[in-house]
Amino acid sequence: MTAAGSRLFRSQAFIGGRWVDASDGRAFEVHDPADGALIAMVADCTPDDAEGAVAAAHRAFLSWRGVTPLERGRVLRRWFDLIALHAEDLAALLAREQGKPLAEARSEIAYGASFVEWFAEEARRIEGDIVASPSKGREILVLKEPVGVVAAITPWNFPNAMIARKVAPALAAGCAVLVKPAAETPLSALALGVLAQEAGLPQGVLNILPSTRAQEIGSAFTRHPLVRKISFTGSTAVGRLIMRDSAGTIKKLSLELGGNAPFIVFDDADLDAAVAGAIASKYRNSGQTCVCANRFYVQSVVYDDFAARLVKAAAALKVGGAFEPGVEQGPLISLKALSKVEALVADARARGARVLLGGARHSRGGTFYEPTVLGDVPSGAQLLSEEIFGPVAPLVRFETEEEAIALANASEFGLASYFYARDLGRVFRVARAIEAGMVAVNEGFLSMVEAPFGGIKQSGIGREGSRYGIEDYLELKYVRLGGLEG
Ligand SMILES: NC(=O)c1ccc[n+]([C@@H]2O[C@H](COP(=O)([O-])OP(=O)(O)OC[C@H]3O[C@@H](n4cnc5c(N)ncnc54)[C@H](O)[C@@H]3O)[C@@H](O)[C@H]2O)c1
Ligand SMILES: O=C[C@H](O)CS(=O)(=O)O
Repeated sequence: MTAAGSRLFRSQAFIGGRWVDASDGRAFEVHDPADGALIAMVADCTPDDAEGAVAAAHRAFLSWRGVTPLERGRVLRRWFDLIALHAEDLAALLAREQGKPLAEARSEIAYGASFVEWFAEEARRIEGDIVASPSKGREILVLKEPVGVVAAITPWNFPNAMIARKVAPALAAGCAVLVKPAAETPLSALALGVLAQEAGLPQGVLNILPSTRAQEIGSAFTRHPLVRKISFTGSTAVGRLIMRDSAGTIKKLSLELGGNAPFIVFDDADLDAAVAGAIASKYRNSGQTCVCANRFYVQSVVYDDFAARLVKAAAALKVGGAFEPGVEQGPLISLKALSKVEALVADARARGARVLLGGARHSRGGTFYEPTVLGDVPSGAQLLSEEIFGPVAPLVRFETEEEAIALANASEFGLASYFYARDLGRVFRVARAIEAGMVAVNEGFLSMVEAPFGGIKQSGIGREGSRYGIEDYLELKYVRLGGLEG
């Protein structure tokens, strides 16, 4: 099925409950990364469109915040049911525009839907407090109220889930939302808009503005006084710009940024489990996730065994297009992304790293890259301090637990981290010592709606999902009640 063949396919922006062209009539191309085929022309929204969308969202917010949490939850539940009903269609659109294997696209749709389901339930559990007053005849109330108009800016690597992870709690809290998806992958966002409209979301509560003019649209959001919060997911470099530009109007910020996850294999690890976890955390989405293992630290005594097993498992990964049966690794998103991976591998090799597997463009051509394992990567190699965002596993030996922790923490990032060990004392020591927002122990996958997702240091601010995730879309209001004396 072509993208345009889907009932959920839209090429226009979704603003104020209407499907519209960009105000200057321009449109941009969307391509299938597997073969570069043109799959859509999509409205290229302008700053004027953003201004109009903010006005529509603010009008909608003033009534949406008055809808009871019970009813807001029911609208979200209907949205979830429609997403579930159209999961295959959504997965096909996603795989077509982002390139990930269809099986991974299906998993992403389920993951994104889980946030809509979860916050449909959480809407009814937004509770304030009545605090014990220090004086008679007076009460202290703490109310939780929606932040207001939220601008969500999202990346291309999870074009469904990163939107659902923001929009669901925002709507549950009573906010209205503007979404600017990545220009590489707008179709998934627009398809969610189709289903939100069918679920009965009032006009203007959700607005979706595809655009190649990211900086201009971002500025329109960060500078607008009616936009009270920016929820950004993307690179740390752009997150810094968003943070800087939001200062003028003191916006609330949620920043889900870059990662550089350590993956530590101790001498008491279950090596089969460690290899399975390494494959899961390194090669998912061809290494293009923020929580991918980015550097592998392996205790010397098990290094050769682990390296050999990882090479064997990575060599077995089937590389191909999203819709080919059994494919486990797709293309990178662009030639620019491919060139970055090539440069990082070349730098490591120039410094003395050994290629144990892959290390070159895949014979498929295009933006496909071979599943790669590099051995004995020397300190100072760029890919140990930068996010690789490709299917490359750099291995480094270590001797002691203290050394492994120091290596893991020697990064300005602190998003995800992984380690394999079976000694209980070690598990608690290392889990507490690692500087990260998320620590997976004897697991290669940690993303689920029940848990608070997010990072520390330069990996971001705030958490998404879990019972904590809705707090970022709420403000506290303290009400002091006097004159209540009998
Ligand atoms: N922490 C997380 O939850 C998480 C999740 C997914 C991706 N990421 C990170 O995102 C990055 C990959 O995604 P990407 O390449 O789309 O990131 P990116 O920062 O280039 O783009 C992210 C979004 O910001 C927009 N953007 C780009 N420049 C902008 C500007 N000057 N002003 C306003 N908006 C701008 C883009 O159009 C896109 O919609 C990686 O660093 C990855 O780690 C983090
Ligand atoms: O790329 C970042 C995503 O948050 C990864 S996950 O879908 O949450 O695992």
